[in-house]
Amino acid sequence: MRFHTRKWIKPEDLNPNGTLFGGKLLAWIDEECALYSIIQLENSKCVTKYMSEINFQYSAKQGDIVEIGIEVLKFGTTSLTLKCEVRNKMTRSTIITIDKVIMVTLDEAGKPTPHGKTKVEFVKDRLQDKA
Ligand SMILES: CC(=O)SCCNC(=O)CCNC(=O)[C@H](O)C(C)(C)COP(=O)(O)OP(=O)(O)OC[C@H]1O[C@@H](n2cnc3c(N)ncnc32)[C@H](O)[C@@H]1OP(=O)(O)O
Repeated sequence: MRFHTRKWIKPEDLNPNGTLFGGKLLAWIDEECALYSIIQLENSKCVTKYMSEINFQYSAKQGDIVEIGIEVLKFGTTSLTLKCEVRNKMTRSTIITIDKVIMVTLDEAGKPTPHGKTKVEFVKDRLQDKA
């Protein structure tokens, strides 16, 4: 799994219990999965179709640095199946895992459309291929 984005837990991210608000974390994960899919599938219309069981394992507190990791499980025809983990950057404690996130590429009419991708690509390689 590759860990991409880092987040710094600020006062506005906390719940009344003084720890990281779960809804905030889910919003970060959803955005991360969407961005990852848009870049991988080269389609700006990627939506979240499905998220499997969400397991909050550990909390985070103000001042903690967390990082969001994504792994591709499967390239489908119109979908991309991802696995996600968020962990504490310094202690490596797992905060949350989501075993399956299904993202779907849409056409202009908002219908699922084949993305034509079969493997993970890196933007730097695409740019080299074009040069
Ligand atoms: C980033 C964001 O926050 S986006 C905002 C939140 N998301 C949304 O608003 C999406 C709302 N949902 C929709 O618009 C529709 O459900 C759509 C367009 C995404 C999908 O429409 P559907 O008619 O269900 O599509 P369809 O049945 O063709 O499935 C599309 C793909 O998703 C997969 N899929 C659909 N449901 C599931 C599921 N429950 N579990 C696993 N895969 C699924 C299908 O297998 C298919 O993949 P494939 O083409 O790779 O084989």
